[in-house]
Amino acid sequence: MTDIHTGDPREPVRITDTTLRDGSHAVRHQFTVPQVRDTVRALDRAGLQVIEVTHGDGLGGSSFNYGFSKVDEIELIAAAAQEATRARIACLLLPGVGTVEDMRRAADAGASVIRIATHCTEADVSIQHFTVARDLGLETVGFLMLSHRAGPQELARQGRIMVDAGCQCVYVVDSAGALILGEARDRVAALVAEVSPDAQVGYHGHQNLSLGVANSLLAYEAGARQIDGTLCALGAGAGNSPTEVLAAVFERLGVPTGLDTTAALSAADDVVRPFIGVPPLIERGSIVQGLVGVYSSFLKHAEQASERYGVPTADILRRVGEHGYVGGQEDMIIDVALRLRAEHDSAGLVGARG
Ligand SMILES: CC[C@H](O)CC(=O)C(=O)O
Ligand SMILES: [Mn+2]
Repeated sequence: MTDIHTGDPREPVRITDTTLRDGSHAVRHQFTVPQVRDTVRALDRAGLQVIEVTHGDGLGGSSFNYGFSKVDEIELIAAAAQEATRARIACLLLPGVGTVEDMRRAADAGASVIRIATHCTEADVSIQHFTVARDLGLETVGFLMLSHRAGPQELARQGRIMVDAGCQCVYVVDSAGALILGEARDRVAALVAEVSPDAQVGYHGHQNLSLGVANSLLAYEAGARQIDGTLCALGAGAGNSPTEVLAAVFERLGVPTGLDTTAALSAADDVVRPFIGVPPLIERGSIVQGLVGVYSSFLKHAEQASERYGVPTADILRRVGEHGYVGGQEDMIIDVALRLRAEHDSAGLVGARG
């Protein structure tokens, strides 16, 4: 395929679909085996090479803190591996949430790609996991989460730690959907400069400020060769860059993805949309997440706390942003909601007295 403007050949990009992992946040980890089978079949037909299937918070995420899965993720991974004829199954692992033993069980169930995620300044906690993954013969990807919280040079330094440990592609992960155009491009470019040709660079976007696709295109232009999407944007916060839109846009630009856009549209509209009900929305709560840089997966937790303690979701998220909480600190959302409740109550009392 060639550049639509210059006629020059374009380098291919690999789209990884994470509907069945990031999308798990949006359905509160309630995926069923038939939903997984149908989605994998449709993605496989559309030409996706990698399909991620795991609890939203990665292997071992099913818990009181993150939310219990309806079906054990190993069962879902095995079902996905049975359905895929060409696509490979990936799993996410956050060291500390999942263990190397979870990684082994996922590999035994049929996963062949492992994506190891750390906070963007803590790549060193992934070293052991990359070593084991390579020993198991898995393809390896590193996720630098909340990438807006580190500048391009720091991200590049962290990426180098992952690559030296055995990571084959380091992702800029815009967990909060907070990066705006050049901010995404510059982070990818710095990583490419640091890790290429030892490893590839990837980009994982969220739609909180409606920029997931635009940032993904800039990431490609800056050298990213792996890009994430989800069908119908199903994912945390306002959701992810929609896989079907990435397919259409890259097709239009003449960038080879190996995807059949018509089949990707069918996977989204005929398979996933009917079972998800209301898709993730770009609305007050998720926009505030992008604005103040809060982890997208905190949205459902904040909504739950809002309902329970009677304080607005967006207020909770703003306060969480001020505190700079990171993944794993979901319990602090409840703390914030309780404090806001107390502040509202005392303001009400003062008002009544005054
Ligand atoms: C909790 C893991 C997280 O959802 C990983 C991810 O997709 C992100 O940080 O955006
Ligand atoms: Mn995500």
